[in-house]
Amino acid sequence: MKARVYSVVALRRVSISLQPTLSTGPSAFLRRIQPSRPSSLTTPALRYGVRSLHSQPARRASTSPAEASNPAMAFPCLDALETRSAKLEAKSLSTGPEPTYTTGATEIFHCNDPLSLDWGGVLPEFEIAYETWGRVNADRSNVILLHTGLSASSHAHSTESNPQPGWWEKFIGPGACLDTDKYFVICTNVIGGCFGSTGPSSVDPADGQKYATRFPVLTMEDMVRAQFRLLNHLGVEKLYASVGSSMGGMQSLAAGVLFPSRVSRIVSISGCARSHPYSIAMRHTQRQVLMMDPNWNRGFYYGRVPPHAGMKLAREIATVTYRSGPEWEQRFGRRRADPTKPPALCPDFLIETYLDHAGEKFCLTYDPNSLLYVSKAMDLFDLGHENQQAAAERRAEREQLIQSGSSPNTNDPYCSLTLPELPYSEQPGASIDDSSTPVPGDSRPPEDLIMGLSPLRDVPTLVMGVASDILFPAWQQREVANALRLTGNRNVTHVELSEEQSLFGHDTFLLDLKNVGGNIKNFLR
Ligand SMILES: CC(=O)SCCNC(=O)CCNC(=O)[C@H](O)C(C)(C)COP(=O)(O)OP(=O)(O)OC[C@H]1O[C@@H](n2cnc3c(N)ncnc32)[C@H](O)[C@@H]1OP(=O)(O)O
Repeated sequence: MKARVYSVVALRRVSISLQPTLSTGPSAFLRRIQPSRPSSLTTPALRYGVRSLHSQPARRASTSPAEASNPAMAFPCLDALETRSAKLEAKSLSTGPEPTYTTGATEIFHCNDPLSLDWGGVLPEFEIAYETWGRVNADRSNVILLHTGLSASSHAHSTESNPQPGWWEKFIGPGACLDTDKYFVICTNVIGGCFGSTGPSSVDPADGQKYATRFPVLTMEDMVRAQFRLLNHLGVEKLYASVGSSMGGMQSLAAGVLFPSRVSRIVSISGCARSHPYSIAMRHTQRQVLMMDPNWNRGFYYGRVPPHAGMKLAREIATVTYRSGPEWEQRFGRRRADPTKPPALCPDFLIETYLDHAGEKFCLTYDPNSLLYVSKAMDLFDLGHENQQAAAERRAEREQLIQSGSSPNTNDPYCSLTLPELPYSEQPGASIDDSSTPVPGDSRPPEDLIMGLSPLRDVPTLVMGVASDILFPAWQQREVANALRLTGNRNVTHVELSEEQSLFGHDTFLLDLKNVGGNIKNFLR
């Protein structure tokens, strides 16, 4: 792996300033743009708790007749958040603050048939944004459905109408691993997303208002069912392959389980067949910091300042899970952005400014509610038989209700889960015994999972994992491969990239053309 070194000079864009900002900082800025308002009550910047907590000591330092023992600290990272809030607030007075979430022109499929969802919700109609590359052949047998990760759009590769490079630019094209001389590649934005497909920022046709958190809980399977409606519309009966990485790797497997006769091959990279507690924990913390941003406003922030601070923090946490410690050891080590300055509580080490930058880049480019819904759908993912059975029963019950003419009451808040009154107590057998507990993925997968994956017994499958991935650890792909083999599937290819091959962790699928791309190409031919 090529180690990269980022110099302090390259960090100028992060604009770290250790100078006190009392006179020219955002508080002055806020005063300038809103002279007549009692700003501590009305601006979201000031409603966000950090403002008052951190600005207080600085003000005291400048007004108190007695000298403080030490000077007040500056907090340029908080100043930056406040400045952004103020700018968004000012903009809201004219055009509305919410950014437009788009990565450019796409095709749109509008489906008028309602989509019933696994957890009882319904989309009376929906749209899917999609893009395509290559040419479909006469019998439509060369179609590859490419599934995205959590926050990606359908723009996997540049198109004539959108020449911007896509998120898998080098993996798609003539002669590339998804070879557009041979295959017709379709990529969609998932439902629940915000790049053209129906999601929480879309309008509910029932009342003309944005769904916000009236959007129903989604599953991976719901997203895949919506994609297959698109395939029906395009006249594609059977896919040459279903391909995806990360969340896309989950969807790729789900497509095969839901529609085994319509999928000829599966590629699942850095995915899994069921989310494990560590990954749920990491997504939970992201959702929590986002929901704790008062601008989130229980999801009803459209037309107001979006929860950009929560989004930034959520992305920083996510980035911690997307890469690897060893990569950062090589890339940043213990270096600080500016070692000539004293340490700061705002981003200071290069790893901190890196995370800060990742959060900055993302926080206004993706709809916060989409993040919550899609991330929750990842947590709920479980291709085990029991879970599939339970979903099927819920769907059948709902269907029966609809058939009988009694409409399910959609006005009851159905996400009313509260913590049980009795505190949690450890379950018998849940304690860890180091000497006898087998490494997950190396032991026999649970029977429930083998049974759940049994629809894939005749579908050739490539399962790829990366040893440095902490979010979808390599044992999860071993588990998928083992479970598939135990269903009787004799055509399972399992590849695990070692730490020598990639230290990029979960993001390897975006970066490693040689190993990831090479293995996909070999498998698909
Ligand atoms: C869970 C799922 O389903 S999918 C999850 C998939 N992963 C993601 O969504 C994360 C997406 N990752 C990215 O977007 C990455 O940018 C990639 C993979 C496209 C490219 O990765 P890399 O080439 O290694 O670049 P990376 O983003 O790590 O670093 C480069 C950027 O960080 C900046 N940077 C690097 N080091 C530092 C530092 N110490 N301080 C501040 N900024 C820094 C660079 O200036 C550059 O900025 P730019 O992107 O604005 O030009």
